[in-house]
Amino acid sequence: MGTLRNHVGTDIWIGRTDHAERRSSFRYHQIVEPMELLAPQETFSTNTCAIIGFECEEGVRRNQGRLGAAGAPNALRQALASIPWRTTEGHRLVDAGNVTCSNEKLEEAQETLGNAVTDLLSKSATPVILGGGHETLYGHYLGVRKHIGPNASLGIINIDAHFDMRPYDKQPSSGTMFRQILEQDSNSSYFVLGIQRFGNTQELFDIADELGTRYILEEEMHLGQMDHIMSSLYAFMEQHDYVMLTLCTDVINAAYAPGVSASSPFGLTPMVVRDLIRTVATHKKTLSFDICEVNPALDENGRTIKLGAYLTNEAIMAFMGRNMDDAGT
Ligand SMILES: N=CN[C@@H](CCC(=O)O)C(=O)O
Ligand SMILES: [Mn+2]
Ligand SMILES: [Mn+2]
Repeated sequence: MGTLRNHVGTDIWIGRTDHAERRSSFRYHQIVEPMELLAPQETFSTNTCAIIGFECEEGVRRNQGRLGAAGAPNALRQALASIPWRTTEGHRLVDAGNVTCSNEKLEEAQETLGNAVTDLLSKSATPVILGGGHETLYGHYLGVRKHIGPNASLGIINIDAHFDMRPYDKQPSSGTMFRQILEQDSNSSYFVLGIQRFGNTQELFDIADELGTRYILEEEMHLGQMDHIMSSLYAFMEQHDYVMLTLCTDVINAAYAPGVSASSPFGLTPMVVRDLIRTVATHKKTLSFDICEVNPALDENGRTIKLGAYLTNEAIMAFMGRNMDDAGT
C-alpha cells in the first residue's frame, strides 16, 4: 500500500507570528490542526478544508519528466504557513498528513490517496490535495468517484498546458490520467483550460477530440476573452452533478513558474489562473481541489512554490467563502 503518514513534522507549519492570541493577526500556521485519517471521528462542519499531501513523482518518472515533485507537499505547506488566514471563526483547516509513493508502486499509492479523499469527503471536509506529479489527479479522482457513486455525473476541470491523454496500456503515468478516466468511466467528462498548441502532438489533439474533451487553448485565454470562457466554464459545471478541480502548475508562464517539469514559455499569467480557481471553487458543486507539478528541485528562489501556495490559498478561501453563511454554526 502507498504509505500513509498522518502527521507532518513539527518543523513544517512554522511562520511569522504577529500576535499569539488575536485572531485577526493569524496566519495559516496558527490555525491549522492535525487530524487522524481513517479514524472514526465526528463529521466536520461544512466549513472545513482538509489538506492532504501526495509525495509522489513515479508518474513523472514513467513519463520521462524531470524529478522533484515529491518534495512539493511539504514545501507548499511551508509557504502556506505564513499566509494570513482571513476567514471568520467557524472555518477550520485540518492537515491529514501525506500519502507517500514508494518502490515505484504508483497504482497502490493512488488507491491509498483515493481512500483518504473518500474518508475526508464522507466527513464533510473539502479535500485540498498537495501533489506530487499530475498522477496525483488519478488518486484524487478515485476518491471522488467512490464518494459520489458510479451513477452521478462528474465534471473534471483541469487547468493545464497538456491533455495528459497518452496511451496507458503499458503503464499509467503523469501523462495518461484523463484517458484512463474517460475510457473507464462513461459518467465523467473532461474540460481542460490553458492547452499549449505546441505542447501537445497532433495525435493528442485527435485523441482529445475522439474522447469528447472540451478544451480552450492558452492563446484564446487573454484579456477580453475571459467573460466568454467563464460562461463556458459555468455552463460545464451546471451540466454535472459534481465537479472536481485540478491545477497542473506547468500551465503558468515559465517566467512565473520555472519550477515545473515541463515549463510553458507562453503559459497563462497567475492572475488568469487565480480567476479560474475562484470561479470553480466558489461553485457549490465543486467537491475538491488539487495542485500538482510544483517541483522544488527546479525552482528559482522559491518562486513557483510561493505561487503554488498562493493559488492553493485562493482555492481554500473560495471554498470557505461559499460557506460564509454557515460559519460558526
Ligand atoms: N504531465 C504531462 N506532461 C507532458 C510533458 C510534455 C513535455 O515533456 O514536453 C505530457 O506528457 O505531454
Ligand atoms: Mn501539464
Ligand atoms: Mn498535467
